[in-house]
Amino acid sequence: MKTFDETLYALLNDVQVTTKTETINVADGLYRILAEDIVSSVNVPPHDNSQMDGYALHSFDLEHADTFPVSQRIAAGAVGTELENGTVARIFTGAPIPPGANQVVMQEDTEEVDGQIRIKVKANPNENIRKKGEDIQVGQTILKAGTRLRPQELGLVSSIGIGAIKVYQPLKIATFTTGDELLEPGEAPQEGKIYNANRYTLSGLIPQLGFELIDLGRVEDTLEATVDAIAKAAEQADVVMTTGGVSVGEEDHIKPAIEQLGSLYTWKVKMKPGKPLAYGKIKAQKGTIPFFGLPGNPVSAFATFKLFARPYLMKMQGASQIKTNPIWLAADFDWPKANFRRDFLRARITNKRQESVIEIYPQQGSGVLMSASWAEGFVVIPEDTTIAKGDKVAFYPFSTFV
Ligand SMILES: Nc1nc2c(c(=O)[nH]1)N[C@H]1C(S)=C(S)[C@@H](COP(=O)(O)OP(=O)(O)OC[C@H]3O[C@@H](n4cnc5c(N)ncnc54)[C@H](O)[C@@H]3O)O[C@H]1N2
Ligand code: MOO
Repeated sequence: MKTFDETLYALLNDVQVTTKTETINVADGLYRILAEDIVSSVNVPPHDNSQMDGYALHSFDLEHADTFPVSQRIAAGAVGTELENGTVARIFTGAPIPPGANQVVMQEDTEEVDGQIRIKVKANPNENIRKKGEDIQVGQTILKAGTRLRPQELGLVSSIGIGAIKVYQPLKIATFTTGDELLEPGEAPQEGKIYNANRYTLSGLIPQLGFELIDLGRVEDTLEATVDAIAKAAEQADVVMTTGGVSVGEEDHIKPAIEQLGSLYTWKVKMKPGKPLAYGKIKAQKGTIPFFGLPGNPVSAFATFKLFARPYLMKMQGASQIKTNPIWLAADFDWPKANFRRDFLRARITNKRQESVIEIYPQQGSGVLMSASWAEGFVVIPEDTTIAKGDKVAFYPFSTFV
């Protein structure tokens, strides 16, 4: 059996990063991966500007007087003129500081006296002034190729005036579910059958990462139909993914089909859930296409997607940041039985007496999908380890796998 780390390492080493790019509007860029560095040709802000609504003046004048006439008015978007000695400029938040002023007094610290402005509370030089280039400077690389664009990155790119960006084309991922026991939701229940859950979990997991889902449903359970369907899927997709049929039973056509179309490796990974995992390469006209065979148990399929397929696909999509960091918190549970497989327990954070602790779902079976729905992440119990209440454990929020 391979360890979790060996398996992930082997998979990530085998990734071929996509080269297909496209240029899109920034507004369409959410969760896409940048295919170019973004370098600024402007300063942000472009000029020293006021942080407050108030009055711009020079601190020198405050040494001689505290009441001044208003010599000009500068709104945001306008440009002032050189400030006359012994006067103030009415100024608004975001408006450029006029030459000759070196501070802004906010209007709450002033009062009007006979048409002039009295400064009640003195500001210091540079106070209430946002400096030119304080955020971004000309020539600065603000984002590197490989960055996944979150809302704040869309704003950041726009803040330097860039309207179109080069990103990687979303990977197309074709999926099947296998198993004669499966009914689709909406169908009448039947003796011996269960409803297909994995198809719908994948229909969320794949688009959630920004990939294009090609849902091929279920394939007739013969070798010919399976070979045919996978071969066709490989021509239209960048990756083919299935769930089920990767353990040792004979009722399965996925393995011989992939072997016929390319090569297949099946691994037993020292982890729970998700021991069996299949990975392979399918020969297509355009080249070889990766294949993932996730285990059929619904929690195992969910976990192996998050823990193996996600980093693989994100790397393939061009993302540079694929590692997730845990939060270390005290366990609010005991885990008295050591397992030689690494456990990924479904868990969530709860607050006890102003301290955050980790609780786990009481049933941790690979078929208990309620555990994944109840949970907010995985807590990782290393191989051959027991946990007592109060021990620090590593918690990986599901949200960090997005
Ligand atoms: N002799 C052995 N048997 C099993 C082993 C083993 O090492 N030796 N490993 C077990 C482990 S661990 C897992 S996980 C499963 C994985 O099995 P498969 O990937 O072959 O999956 P199936 O047998 O097709 O299904 C397992 C289980 O999940 C249900 N299932 C399948 N697809 C779906 C779906 N789309 N939606 C909902 N539920 C699904 C299926 O009915 C089975 O109950 O193998 C163990 N066995
Ligand atoms: O991988 Mo299996 O998930 O241990 O049931």
